[in-house]
Amino acid sequence: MLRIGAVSYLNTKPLIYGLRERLESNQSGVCGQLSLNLPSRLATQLRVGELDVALIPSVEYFRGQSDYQIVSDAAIACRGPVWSVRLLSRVPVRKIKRLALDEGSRTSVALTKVLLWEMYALRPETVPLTMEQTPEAVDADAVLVIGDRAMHPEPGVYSEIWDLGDRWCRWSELPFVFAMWVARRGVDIDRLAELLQQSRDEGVANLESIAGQYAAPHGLTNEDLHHYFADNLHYHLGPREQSGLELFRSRCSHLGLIADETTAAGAENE
Ligand SMILES: C=C(O[C@@H]1C=C(C(=O)O)C=C[C@H]1O)C(=O)O
Repeated sequence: MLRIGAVSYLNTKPLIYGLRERLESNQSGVCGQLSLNLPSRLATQLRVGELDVALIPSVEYFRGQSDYQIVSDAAIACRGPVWSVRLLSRVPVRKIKRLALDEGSRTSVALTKVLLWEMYALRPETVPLTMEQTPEAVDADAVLVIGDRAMHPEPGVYSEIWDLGDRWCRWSELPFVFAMWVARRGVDIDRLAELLQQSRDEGVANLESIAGQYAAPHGLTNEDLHHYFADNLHYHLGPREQSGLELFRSRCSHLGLIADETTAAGAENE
């Protein structure tokens, strides 16, 4: 029985379309159990062996690469504005001194550090934004927030709001890859790859019905959620996404974000 973990946010619904049923019915010869969690927690669970396969933040793949294998070309990426990964700043971005970082994130934490360094040579002091805190409640000049809670920032509070997908794509002229399906080495991924690809392909073919199912409970219109799935997010790890991933790796490595920050459970609030 494979233990498989996926991101609990809306962005992942098209990737796991019908996946739980397929795993439980054992139709494809892959027997597994699907659980949902925050990206940072999935990274820790995969690292410590509580999961065999997980949709983990791309920076965590860099950190654990010798123990990991990419399972599928299904991924969470963007080729422009992503909507759900934002830097909310109370001051002009170049003046940020204290930055709060969403504890659900690992990749967007690294992406924020990379962009602030590359664009303004900034290395602000960092503090965590816990899942219980609102971005407005935290004592910081700016807040990185990801996932469903990043979609509707409080109006009138911030002087600058960056969509980090958009900023990366404009800066690099390449797509950005947030998360990938990764397995621990030694896990048999042959038939799993096919299953994940099939779930993604069917999810992408049914975006309207997925949007219809999840929009209202998240305070979104069907149109907005469909737009998010269809236009903001990109679910294929193609050659341009691979190039974006390699550039991100090299910029992270340059800042010491790969070797120095191993994925011990305590790194969650890095
Ligand atoms: C686009 C997103 O991508 C995500 C961001 C991640 C991160 O910052 O570590 C990891 C997985 C994805 O859920 C999002 O959360 O909104």
